[in-house]
Amino acid sequence: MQRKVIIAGGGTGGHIFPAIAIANALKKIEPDIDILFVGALGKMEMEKVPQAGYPIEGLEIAGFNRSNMLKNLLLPFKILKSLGQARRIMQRFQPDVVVGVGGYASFPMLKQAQRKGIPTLIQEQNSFAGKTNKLLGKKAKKICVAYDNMEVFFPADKLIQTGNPVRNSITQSAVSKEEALAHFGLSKDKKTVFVVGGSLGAKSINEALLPLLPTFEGKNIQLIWQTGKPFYDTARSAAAPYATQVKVFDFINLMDFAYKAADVVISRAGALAIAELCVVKKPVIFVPYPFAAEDHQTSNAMSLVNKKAALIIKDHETGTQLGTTLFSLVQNKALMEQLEQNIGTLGNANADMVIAKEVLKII
Ligand SMILES: CC(=O)N[C@H]1[C@@H](OP(=O)(O)OP(=O)(O)OC[C@H]2O[C@@H](n3ccc(=O)[nH]c3=O)[C@H](O)[C@@H]2O)O[C@H](CO)[C@@H](O)[C@@H]1O
Repeated sequence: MQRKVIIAGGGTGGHIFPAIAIANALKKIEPDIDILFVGALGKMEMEKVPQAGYPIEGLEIAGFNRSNMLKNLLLPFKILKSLGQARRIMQRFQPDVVVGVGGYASFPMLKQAQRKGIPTLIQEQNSFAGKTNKLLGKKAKKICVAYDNMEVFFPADKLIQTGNPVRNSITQSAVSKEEALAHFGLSKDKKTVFVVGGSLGAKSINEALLPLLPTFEGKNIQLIWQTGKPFYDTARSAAAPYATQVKVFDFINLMDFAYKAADVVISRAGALAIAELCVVKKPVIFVPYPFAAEDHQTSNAMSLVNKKAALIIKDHETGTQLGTTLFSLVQNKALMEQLEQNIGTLGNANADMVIAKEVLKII
């Protein structure tokens, strides 16, 4: 009989892309499996999931707004409404299992599944679990995690350390460095730096790059610069005089090409960025986003820095330190090799399959 799976969650790439990786792995094991995604209306998953070839339904749900308290007045009503929507989706689709990847839509879907006694599995990407996942974890059948010591947040007997699932396009990329450079219109005779500020872009990194742009040519450096949407126009205008060696994007769809082209990466320290960098084995300078819950990006990054597998710059020091750290790294071949070697020992390219098998086991 055809089995049915709902994958719920999203909000940012760090939840959406692991969800897609799990879906692809489920399809690989069971090609006729029926998978439905459930996301939040207006969020990135409503675009990225259909692009990956899966149907998605959107709930009217939003997160707690820390910067505008007025917006939270409607939150209880939105949660109630989304619980109703989730119930109707469950009735219509009749899933055998519901997988939660975190982010807005996870809560109503998993809550309704647990009320109905349908098995649920949580995939927690971070070293710190948020309130909702902790709550849902009590009734989940399995919780797949990527970091040690997660029994602080979840019942120990439900935990499985699987690592974070990385997309096949990255783990099995067949593109060569030459092809990747050609794709971006870049030279093979320069050092290529790939700057990525998580799925939404990083303001502090973007601002720190502006004064450095005129210096890159003299240092034989070229740049693939992912800015996020809000900074895109500013970056495009600032980079216009250096268009040969600075390529600007609001979002990069072919991440495997960008990783392959790079000699060095400057990145936020989101859990999926880290999982991917360990698989592609690149020297990286992390600039953790300091306002993520419990500052988890700094703990994520420090777990690599402590193993001499990455460098780190604090967000508020980016303006003064990004240039000096980057320029000294690209000139230090021994350090580049050491970082590359050490980060390469931390990669886990088959977490997607391990998680998919756990999903099928609990049906
Ligand atoms: C500000 C914040 O709270 N961020 C959280 C969010 O980050 P965010 O969504 O930025 O997550 P990650 O860095 O973990 O992952 C980004 C994902 O988007 C992809 N990507 C990124 C840029 C791009 O141009 N193209 C592209 O495809 C990456 O390949 C990766 O798969 O979720 C992560 C996983 O729960 C958390 O660890 C982060 O702390």
